[in-house]
Amino acid sequence: MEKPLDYYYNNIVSTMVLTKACQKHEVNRFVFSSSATVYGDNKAPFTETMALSPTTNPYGETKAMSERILTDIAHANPAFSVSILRYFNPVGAHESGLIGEEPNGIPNNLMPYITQVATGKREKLRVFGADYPTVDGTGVRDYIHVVDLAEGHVAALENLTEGVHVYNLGTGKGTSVLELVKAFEEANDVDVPYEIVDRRPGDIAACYADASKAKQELGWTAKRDIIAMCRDAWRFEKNYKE
Ligand SMILES: O=c1ccn([C@@H]2O[C@H](COP(=O)(O)OP(=O)(O)O[C@H]3O[C@H](CO)[C@@H](O)[C@H](O)[C@H]3O)[C@@H](O)[C@H]2O)c(=O)[nH]1
Repeated sequence: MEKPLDYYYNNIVSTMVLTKACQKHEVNRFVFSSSATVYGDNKAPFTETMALSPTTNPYGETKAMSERILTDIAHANPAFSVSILRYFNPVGAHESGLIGEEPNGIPNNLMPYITQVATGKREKLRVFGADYPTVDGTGVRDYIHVVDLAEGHVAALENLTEGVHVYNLGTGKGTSVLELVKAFEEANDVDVPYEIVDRRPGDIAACYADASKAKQELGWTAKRDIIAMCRDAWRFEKNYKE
């Protein structure tokens, strides 16, 4: 479902309010949840040093602006340290099956849509485009287990030194929409019917990380594979419904 523009621009307001509060209370260590979407329509794999292309959606623009605000604050105030974490595509749920995502209304993102098709709540998945220059024509993304992502934050905080640091939090592996559907079916022994429809505006063909900087500087890498992501997403979905 389309969200109004001011929904996204609240991201910038939050960044400004939070950084102001941090400065007032002399909190000088900041970890920022950014997004791979700041890379725009660059060619994957995305590295932290590459120039950012214009973003392809308003959400991405607010993340890019927030990164600039934090960088300026750090330059103006040498005591302020910030770790900017560029998330790739977080999916899955906590292994306990107790913490996961339950989007309001029709899910925008692929994994929650797949889980709802698998339960029968939605009839079939609509695959947005099969004519991209990718392995099977469908969009390729770097899916990362949410628990790996959480561990990346702990590593970033523990290793935070002065200045501005930017890290990709991804696995470095690309998975197409149809590959994810197949992995989900195999991991959980369920069917996920789908149909191919037109491309979704604002989507790019392929987005995956060069994840080497986080490994070198933070000692962090994503450990959980695509099967674990599918299994944990499904466990939460079933628990949540029961
Ligand atoms: O019903 C659906 C939903 C998605 N897709 C495709 O699945 C892929 C992944 O889409 P989605 O799960 O919506 O993620 P992205 O559009 O890649 O965006 C996610 O990943 C970005 C980082 O790369 C974040 O900034 C965003 O917040 C987050 O939603 C894309 O190729 C989509 O075209 C479908 O085919 N059908």
